[in-house]
Amino acid sequence: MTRRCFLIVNPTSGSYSQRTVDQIMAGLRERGLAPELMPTGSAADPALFAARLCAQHSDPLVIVAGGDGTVNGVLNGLVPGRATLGVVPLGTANVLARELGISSVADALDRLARGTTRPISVGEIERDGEKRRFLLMAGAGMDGAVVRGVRLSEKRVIGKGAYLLSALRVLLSWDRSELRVTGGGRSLSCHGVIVCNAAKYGGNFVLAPEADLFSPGFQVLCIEGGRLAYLKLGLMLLSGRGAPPSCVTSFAATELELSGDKAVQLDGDYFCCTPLHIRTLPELVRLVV
Ligand SMILES: Nc1ncnc2c1ncn2[C@@H]1O[C@H](COP(=O)(O)OP(=O)(O)OP(=O)(O)O)[C@@H](O)[C@H]1O
Repeated sequence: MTRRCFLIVNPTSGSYSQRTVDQIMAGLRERGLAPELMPTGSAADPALFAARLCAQHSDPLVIVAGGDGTVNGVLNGLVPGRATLGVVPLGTANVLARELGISSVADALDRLARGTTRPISVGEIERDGEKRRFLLMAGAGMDGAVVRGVRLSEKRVIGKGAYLLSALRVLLSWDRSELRVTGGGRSLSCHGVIVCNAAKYGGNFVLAPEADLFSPGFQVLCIEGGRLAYLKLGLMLLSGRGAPPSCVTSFAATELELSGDKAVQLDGDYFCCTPLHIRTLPELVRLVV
């Protein structure tokens, strides 16, 4: 029997093309699935579509053809325990796909056809009563500021290079303020923090080898110091060498309080500024792996 599924497509994702979407639809059909195409028309649609699917169907298979930002949107619309999530990488960085080891669109389709799933734990931010989930990471400090400063016009033309340009602007107008991170039995002051729910970051770079999508809790990286600290962290990522520099304090936590006034990015999209509260939500939905 063919299984019905829903393909939420972001036409503004980094590697979107109508031809690829046609191939994905055909590939799903060839593999015995019956896809329904749902192109988004705005940044609010991924969450709205996911919520609607959970309300109308029992355990819908919701497939995202897009990047990590669209997956994040869908994740925020899903009703806990009431859907299965799948991903076909069509974004710019595609960190989730890299985390799962998905090597191509065809590989993603084969996995969807196999249908092996595992429950994933996600993070949830709360600020002023507003809640938002994240799947991969929440960053407050330099990376939040860089993501906030990315100009869409630059991203359309140079893709990932837009992050580099934004990073240069952030480095030139450096914010020296600190934030306090409290959780996991610690309380420390630092310039920035990256709360990792997955090991990879910014592409195929391993930032938090102990973080695991499939178990509750985070690996928390607190960055102490100024621009040099981030340079060292960047070099560690680029060189692929595991040990974090001494300016980074790493620990495990399931709940955190962040103070200060720092830009926050969730799964690569700007969300808000600190202060805020973060907690883990164990086994929120099942993910096709
Ligand atoms: N139709 C749309 N118009 C404008 N923005 C959209 C639309 N659909 C989704 N979005 C938003 O676009 C943002 C970026 O999309 P997405 O993550 O898919 O691509 P990307 O940024 O190229 O990839 P990655 O996040 O992997 O680097 C997300 O925040 C998503 O919610």
